Amino acid sequence: MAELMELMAQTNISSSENLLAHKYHEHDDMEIYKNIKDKITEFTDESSMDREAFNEFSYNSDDFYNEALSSIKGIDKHVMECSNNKRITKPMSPATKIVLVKTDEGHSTTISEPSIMLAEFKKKYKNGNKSILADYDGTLAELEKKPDMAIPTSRVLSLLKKHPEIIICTGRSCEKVDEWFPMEVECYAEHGAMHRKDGIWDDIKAIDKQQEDFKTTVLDIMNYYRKRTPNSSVEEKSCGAAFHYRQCGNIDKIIQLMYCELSKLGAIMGFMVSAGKKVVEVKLGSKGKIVDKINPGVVAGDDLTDEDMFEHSRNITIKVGKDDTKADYYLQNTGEMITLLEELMDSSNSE
Ligand SMILES: O=P(O)(O)OC[C@H]1O[C@H](O[C@H]2O[C@H](CO)[C@@H](O)[C@H](O)[C@H]2O)[C@H](O)[C@@H](O)[C@@H]1O
Repeated sequence: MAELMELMAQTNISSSENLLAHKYHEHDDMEIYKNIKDKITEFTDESSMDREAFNEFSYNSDDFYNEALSSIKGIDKHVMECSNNKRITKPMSPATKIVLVKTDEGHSTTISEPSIMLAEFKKKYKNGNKSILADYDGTLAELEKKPDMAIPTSRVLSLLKKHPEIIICTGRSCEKVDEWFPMEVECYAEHGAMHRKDGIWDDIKAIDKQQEDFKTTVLDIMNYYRKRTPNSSVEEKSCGAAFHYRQCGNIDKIIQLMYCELSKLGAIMGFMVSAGKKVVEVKLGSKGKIVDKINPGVVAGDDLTDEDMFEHSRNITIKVGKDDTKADYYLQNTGEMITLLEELMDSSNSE
């Protein structure tokens, strides 16, 4: 790291203008870039991508993906290593379905998969810790084409306002949380890097100069890809950023490239990279750590970052969606999740 900093210091680039970011500007100094690239390769012990070859191809070219990939040795291996870095202790397996509606027989006999009836589930909740840590996108709100479209419904807002035991734990920015959720709702934002209680934010991961530098670099890289990928977008947060590609068709290879590039930088600069639903995110927070800290009675989520919460939970875990998960239970969609929360709140209030 010291060597890399020294190399950066040898240039005329000011400290706020990171060298790696500079590479993405028009007037690149290829020699400097090569030195930096070699350093990154050395740090990550893995062959780096050939950016010059990469640049020769247009995103509109049919050959682009294959050619660009063939110029990058070991990319698949690296992507696998990136995913293997995740701590895996609980296995990913099918979860038990929570049955919200009565079947004809009044119980689960017509359901072929493992299931638990609502009444039984409510008892389980009543006997434990009442706090609920809920993810937002994909859990309390349907996924939408564009991030700004997923505005909370009045049903969700009224649930949250009435029941302070429900705490939001989202990847959204503090700004978006302030815009969408009333001040009385307790929220963890930016994947647990920021916390708002009684309308006041406390910065769990204090933002310092180095983090500002990493954000500039990350935004440069994401914008590099955005400019070349029609319909993609970049979402800036206080201490992170997200590259969205929901409306881009199949660009998995491009995403792999960007993921690898960001991961290498993350290893040096100290940020995390995660892949979610049609999004690549750079973050400082960890939802798992929030679960360790507050030990909620129920954790609810739908995405990969939520698997981190399920992994850390000692209590009830529920996933929206039927894919293999570390959660114990699952519900089919966000509508079912909201209904379950309403039912749980009603029954605990009627005690
Ligand atoms: O932790 P979450 O509350 O689940 O937030 C995760 C990310 O969600 C948002 O992106 C996702 O939802 C969008 C709106 O439905 C959708 O267009 C996008 O494809 C999804 O990835 C949000 O924009 C990110 O900032 C959150 O980190």
